[in-house]
Amino acid sequence: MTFGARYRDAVGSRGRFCVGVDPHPELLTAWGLGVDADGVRRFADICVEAFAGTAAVVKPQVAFFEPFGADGFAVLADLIAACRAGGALVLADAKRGDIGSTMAAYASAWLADGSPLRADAVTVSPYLGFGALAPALSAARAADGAVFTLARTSNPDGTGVQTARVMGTGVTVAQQIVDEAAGENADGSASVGLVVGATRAHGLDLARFGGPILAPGLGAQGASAADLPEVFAGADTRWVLPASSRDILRHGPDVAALHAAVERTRDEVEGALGP
Ligand SMILES: O=c1ccn([C@@H]2O[C@H](COP(=O)(O)O)[C@@H](O)[C@H]2O)c(=O)[nH]1
Repeated sequence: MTFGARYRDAVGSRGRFCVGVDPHPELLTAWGLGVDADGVRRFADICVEAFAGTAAVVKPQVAFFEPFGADGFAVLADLIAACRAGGALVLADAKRGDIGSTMAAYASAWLADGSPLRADAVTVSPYLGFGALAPALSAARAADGAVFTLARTSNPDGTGVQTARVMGTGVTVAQQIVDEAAGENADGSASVGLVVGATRAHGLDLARFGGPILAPGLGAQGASAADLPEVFAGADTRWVLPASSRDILRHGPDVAALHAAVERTRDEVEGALGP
């Protein structure tokens, strides 16, 4: 089953929403946990209980596991496996980007069967050139997984580089990424996704893009479900996947409250985006 088919099944049964697992030190403390590997493990276990059976997509932010070294990666590996076993798709937010030969190694870490960190998809950065992502794209297709490439990020700092015009073409850097990603999805696999923030008008033409569009920025970064129809006007909203981390996680450590926060936000998103 292609990633596109698996994605459509997941959002068809669970709704369009991606919950982030971002064990910020402040959240660990607020949940009464230590800012250490044991604290992160307990945090991850609570998230698995609350999200694995509910959310279509769970997105662990790898950066918050890395400070704990091998122990942090062991927690991340267990979290990924448990969420996948619970029926959620796991998008590892690792934002990897390098020359092609190194991208192949990143892809095998996050997408190859047998890897301890095997997820369904991984975020990548195209700023060493979209072509440098080719080995990761091939690996994603082979694994029925996906890479989600940054295009127009949710933070204001990205605007300068992402809206710069590509020499000799007149299109923006972000639009060129969208167009190259759309070309990769012409086979119908939807194995290339985009990251387009929900926080502002992005100025992109997404009409021909046939793959998932991760839209971070709900809640803590100021976007709301009500903003989505305008921000994603012109896109096929069946592919839009709004995401939130801190605004959900602030309801922890109570599992029922976390679970309810996901359901509430998912219902708001579904109501706003329509069928
Ligand atoms: O453009 C982007 C790409 C990725 N992110 C990541 O999503 C979450 C957002 O967390 P919130 O707590 O909901 O703000 C975080 O892991 C970011 O690294 C993004 O925000 N914007």
